[in-house]
Amino acid sequence: MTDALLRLDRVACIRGDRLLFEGLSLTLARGEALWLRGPNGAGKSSLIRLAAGLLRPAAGTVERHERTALIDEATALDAELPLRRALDIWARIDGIDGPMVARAMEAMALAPLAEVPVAMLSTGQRKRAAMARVIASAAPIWLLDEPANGMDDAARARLVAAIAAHRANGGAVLLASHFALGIEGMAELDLGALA
Ligand SMILES: Nc1ncnc2c1ncn2[C@@H]1O[C@H](COP(=O)(O)OP(=O)(O)OP(=O)(O)O)[C@@H](O)[C@H]1O
Repeated sequence: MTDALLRLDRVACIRGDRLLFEGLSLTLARGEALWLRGPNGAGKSSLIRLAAGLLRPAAGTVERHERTALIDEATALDAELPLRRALDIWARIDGIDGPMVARAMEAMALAPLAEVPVAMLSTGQRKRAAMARVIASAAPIWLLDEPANGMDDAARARLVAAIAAHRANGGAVLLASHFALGIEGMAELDLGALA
């Protein structure tokens, strides 16, 4: 019996014809967070995509024991729709009720932007919206690729609080970031050191 939500075992990743890393193993259990760090091109985004099942490992295995929610450079919200409706659509797809969406919007201070079309949101507001979608999804495994990019200090603080609450509820977080973000009790994996 294992409480691992996500497990990568001796994974290798090749992009184009370049081997980014090999023999990489990691486990994320309930309540845990792992910070993926490393220079540009080290493979942080690639590892997040492997964990999400969007990339296939060249060797090794990836096991997900729960649902995942992903934030990456694409917002994945319908640009034409007002923010609240765009989030509601994803909530329906995820089988989530309306109050969860309202709470997620509250967590990222998005209520005043509910009627603004996604396309008109600023960079930081769009990141907050993407984060609200992750929160509303109620997925136990959060895969966050540079979630704080473009966020101001207040939004970053909300992001950090959301991650803490998620972990306290038994969720796990895999975070690719150039910054530590001040998250307590987070393990680190330096992909630059594997190159
Ligand atoms: N679709 C692709 N096809 C081929 N090579 C790719 C592809 N996507 C990324 N790469 C290459 O894989 C390597 C790792 O990219 P990745 O985006 O995972 O790095 P990263 O650590 O997230 O970088 P950054 O800090 O710049 O976000 C880079 O050399 C990149 O050019």
